[in-house]
Amino acid sequence: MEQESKSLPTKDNFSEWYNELLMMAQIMDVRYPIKGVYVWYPFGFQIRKKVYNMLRDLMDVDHQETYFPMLIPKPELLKESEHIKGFEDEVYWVTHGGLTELEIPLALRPTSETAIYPMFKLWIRSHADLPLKVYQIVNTFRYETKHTRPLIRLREITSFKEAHTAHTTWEDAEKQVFEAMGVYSEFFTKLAVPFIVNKRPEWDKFPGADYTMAFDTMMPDGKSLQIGTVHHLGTRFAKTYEITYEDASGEQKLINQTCYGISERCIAAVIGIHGDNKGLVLPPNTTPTQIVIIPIVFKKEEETVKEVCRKAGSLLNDSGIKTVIDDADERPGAKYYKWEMKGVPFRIEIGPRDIKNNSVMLVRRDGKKESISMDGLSETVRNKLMDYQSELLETARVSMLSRIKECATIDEAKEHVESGWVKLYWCGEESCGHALEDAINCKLLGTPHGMTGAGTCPVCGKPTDKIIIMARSY
Ligand SMILES: Nc1ncnc2c1ncn2[C@@H]1O[C@H](COS(=O)(=O)NC(=O)[C@@H](N)CS)[C@@H](O)[C@H]1O
Ligand SMILES: [Zn+2]
Repeated sequence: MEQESKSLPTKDNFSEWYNELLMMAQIMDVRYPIKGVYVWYPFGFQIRKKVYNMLRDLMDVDHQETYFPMLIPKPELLKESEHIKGFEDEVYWVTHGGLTELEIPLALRPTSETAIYPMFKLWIRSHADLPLKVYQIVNTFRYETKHTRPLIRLREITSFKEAHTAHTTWEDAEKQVFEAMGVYSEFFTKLAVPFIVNKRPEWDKFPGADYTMAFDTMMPDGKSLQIGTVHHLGTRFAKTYEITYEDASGEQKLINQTCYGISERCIAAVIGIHGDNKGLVLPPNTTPTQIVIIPIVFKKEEETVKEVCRKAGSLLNDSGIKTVIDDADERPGAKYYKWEMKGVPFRIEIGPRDIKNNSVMLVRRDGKKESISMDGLSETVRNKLMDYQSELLETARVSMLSRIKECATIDEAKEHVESGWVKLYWCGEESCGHALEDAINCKLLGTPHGMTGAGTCPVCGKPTDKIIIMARSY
């Protein structure tokens, strides 16, 4: 798949840079003829596979993977009034089977509560069946009316990991909420993506939930991206779908539930946060190619150099370091450009001088260059990869935190929200919350988990310990 050789815009024009990079690095092809629906290039799909294998490994510790139908009968979807209020203008409908009009229109799942919970009713009988923890990684459909964007806001969400759990008590479900937050923290840390967990305000929680904990990260343009959410559903869906279990004393009790979701936005975060003006910068955990070996050949010693490159390549691959050798008949500079665009963490240059010194030249994606010995090559390279992985996370975390500013007045907040996140105090009154959103023209992301302070609400002046984060958001 040849790309016309366009040049990548600089990253300070984030939106242009992001869109162009997805095409030039062959992540997602945006030319599919339906708005908000995109095609994974094979290279992008390899990254998705690495990322979602990490997510599966984390979920498989104590969840069972499963699969529920994409089609949901209209009466089931409409059952939960709160839930449907949140989704009715986003649902795609199937109305025909061939030429036959369907008696009951079928929804394409926007998320799967209304497909799964009628089955939970059949599966759950007694407390011995609880806790039940299932998840699926599927496509879901939402007729998004806001600006669609590949990996960020799709109408077909191609990589929707949704977990759904059932518990005996509200407290047990709350314990699951915190466990899910732990799994998400571990996952985003493996992606070198920093985040703040914000408890969403009442008016912005998941439709039908008791409360929503959201994982927000900061994109380079200062906007927040919600990269994951954990919802405590209480007994609302259990009441609607009459899902009860027989407790130890033989009484019928409503189950308590949670659900939590992650989509391909996690990949948008990796690309957006770490990329630079040369292209992708992929953390070692997320890339199909961790090392590319480039032979520096001069006519007379071509064979020797290629032999040493092959040896180094198999050494690294045998020790689990994903390595390719680029021995195409092309000048090294063109190769550097190509692999930097693909975000490969390190390249190894091997030429006659390196062979004489029994060393190789290790060049990190950010340009850091050092000659390392061939002896113990795998060990050295593995450590360099791990150092790089943690440096990428640390740099991104420091950058994000440095752009969150505590503001004392609305004017100060209005000024700062153009380039970062605003930290303010809030009395907790919905009217004050909306007044702040209107005055600063951004979203109230919520109260950061575990953070309190002492201040006054800028709208009503009431003293409060409730801190909030506000930001322009995707
Ligand atoms: N249109 C979209 N495109 C890409 N990702 C999306 C889109 N809509 C939501 N997401 C992502 O999917 C996550 C889960 O979606 S959600 O509505 O918050 N929660 C649920 O659907 C619950 N059933 C948990 S699985 C969100 O946190 C967000 O990161
Ligand atoms: Zn107030």
